[in-house]
Amino acid sequence: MGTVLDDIVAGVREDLEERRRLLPLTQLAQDAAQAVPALDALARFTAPGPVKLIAEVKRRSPSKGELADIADPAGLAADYEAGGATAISVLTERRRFGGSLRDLDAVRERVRIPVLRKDFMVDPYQVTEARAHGADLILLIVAALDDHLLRDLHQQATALGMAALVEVHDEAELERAVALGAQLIGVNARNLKTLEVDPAAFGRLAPFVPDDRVKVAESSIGGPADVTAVVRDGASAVLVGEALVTGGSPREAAAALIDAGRAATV
Ligand SMILES: O=C(O)c1ccccc1NCC(=O)[C@H](O)[C@H](O)COP(=O)(O)O
Repeated sequence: MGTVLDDIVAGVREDLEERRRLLPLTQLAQDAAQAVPALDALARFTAPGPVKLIAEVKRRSPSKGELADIADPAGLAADYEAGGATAISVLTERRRFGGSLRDLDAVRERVRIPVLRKDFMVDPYQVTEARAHGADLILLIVAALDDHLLRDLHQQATALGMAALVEVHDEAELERAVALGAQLIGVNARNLKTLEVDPAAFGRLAPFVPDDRVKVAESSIGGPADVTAVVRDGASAVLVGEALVTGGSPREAAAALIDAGRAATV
């Protein structure tokens, strides 16, 4: 039996083949060439200042089921931006997360900050697709990719002007991300193969992330106290979904997380 990640990737590949049939790569590449130029996401993440927040548009998830009925993803993203987010993460995976490229389009149109296409990227077509839909960043999950594909997708993203958030969960994956030269390294507290959460993962791995890379703590950040903890462990950015979509005001919740990061750095 496959892992949760294997299952998700299998569904992603099926959906991808359908889109590829409808829109061949040659046409998609033209769309990508005509898309709004990518914002320099890396510059925003390396700029001085308090912890950078990547705020996620997340409807549901394999671990938690339904999280939020998000009728207006662009409005949610605008609230995050007003609350001080540095970037918006838009889940585009359909089957398990209820996301879509329509969400990405809507968010891209509305906000002025970088937008991350958050999906399970396993094929160059998806990277071109991300750029065609205005993404400035893509997610590359080391656990889902062999070294060859990881390098190819990373190079492709860079060639298209995008940055890549390279996600790891353990020491071996971190070594691969560092060897790749990834500038944005995300430590996901959630094991995507088992869905178990290890809140100590960031603190354990962060010392092995070179200091010239951006260290991003991902998943299971439930509120300001968790931001304080990861910032003290060296995080310069956090990626947060559930706590923002299930809290009260997304704008205030985003601002509170950033305030906690600010307080933890002084
Ligand atoms: O969220 C899940 O259950 C999940 C399961 C399998 C693969 C990926 C999954 N989530 C993707 C993410 O990385 C999170 O959405 C992101 O880090 C935000 O996490 P959270 O703040 O805990 O919602």
